[in-house]
Amino acid sequence: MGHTSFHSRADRRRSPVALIDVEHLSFAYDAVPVLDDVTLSVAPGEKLAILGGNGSGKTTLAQWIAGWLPRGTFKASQGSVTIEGRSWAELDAATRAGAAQFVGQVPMQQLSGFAFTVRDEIAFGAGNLGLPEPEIRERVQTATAMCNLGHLADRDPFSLSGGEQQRLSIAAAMAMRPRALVLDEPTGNFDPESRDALLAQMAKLPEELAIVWCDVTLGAAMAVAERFVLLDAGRIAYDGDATGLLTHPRTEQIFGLPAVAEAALLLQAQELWPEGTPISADPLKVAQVLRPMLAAAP
Ligand SMILES: Nc1ncnc2c1ncn2[C@@H]1O[C@H](COP(=O)(O)OP(=O)(O)OP(=O)(O)O)[C@@H](O)[C@H]1O
Repeated sequence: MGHTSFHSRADRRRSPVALIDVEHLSFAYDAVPVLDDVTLSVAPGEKLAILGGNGSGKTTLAQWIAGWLPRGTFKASQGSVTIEGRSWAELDAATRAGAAQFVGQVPMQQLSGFAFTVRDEIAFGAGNLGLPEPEIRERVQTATAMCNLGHLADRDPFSLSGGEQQRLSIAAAMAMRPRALVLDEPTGNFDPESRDALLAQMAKLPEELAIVWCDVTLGAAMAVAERFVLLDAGRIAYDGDATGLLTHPRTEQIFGLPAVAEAALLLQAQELWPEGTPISADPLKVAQVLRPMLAAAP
């Protein structure tokens, strides 16, 4: 799969103080319950994946983590979300922007509409923070390089393809230098080459930046994250390492055995899969899935 891995960082010392704390959060859109008693904390610099099927509540949880919903009209029916112990509602807009940035699935919705070029779009949010010009320029340069947008810097943001706009949204969020970057299916409309390019860039992000990567597929998340949360009908079904995720029965049901087997093979190639651990309780099914995959391997 050609992924870059963060797993080598898994033993990095973590601050005992959480950056973002979600405690017993339950939430409903009108009468439809979406999150059910979710407790989860994100440490500074932690690389966390939130995985689950369509409608499991990933986007909603990601927005709560990034402080989006408390700004709207919706209220939690139970529980709280705090950043360094403070409620999002207590923080002013600039502090919130510096704490966490959310990049959604529809990149065009995130363009400011005020920038004529990609370069200006990346500078827009950072400019709103009132930073000195040289600092803005430096941030724009770094984010542009990181998201491989140099050749598009003079283009009209609205003329970019979907995948390019997604990279632009990520660059604009990074230029805000948040402590947490919350990405909702960031490679959803990427071709494999763009996906691997973004994953390679992700590996170069500052260690202290927390990443929350939400996805409906396993592959990219396996390359980025060191901790995996499985969301199932608004509840946390699993929270732990990659091996535990891939051997969890709901993972196989939600993502399918071929995806689980592929992810396990990836970990095995990195010597991160514990020897003798079966990926599924059903060895016959595993043999059926793995035989053609192994035969196709170079
Ligand atoms: N604004 C809204 N009003 C009413 N219901 C909503 C709203 N947004 C989401 N929902 C519902 O909440 C549930 C969870 O949606 P959410 O977008 O959080 O899931 P998801 O796991 O991100 O899904 P996907 O993988 O399809 O993006 C779904 O049943 C969805 O229909």
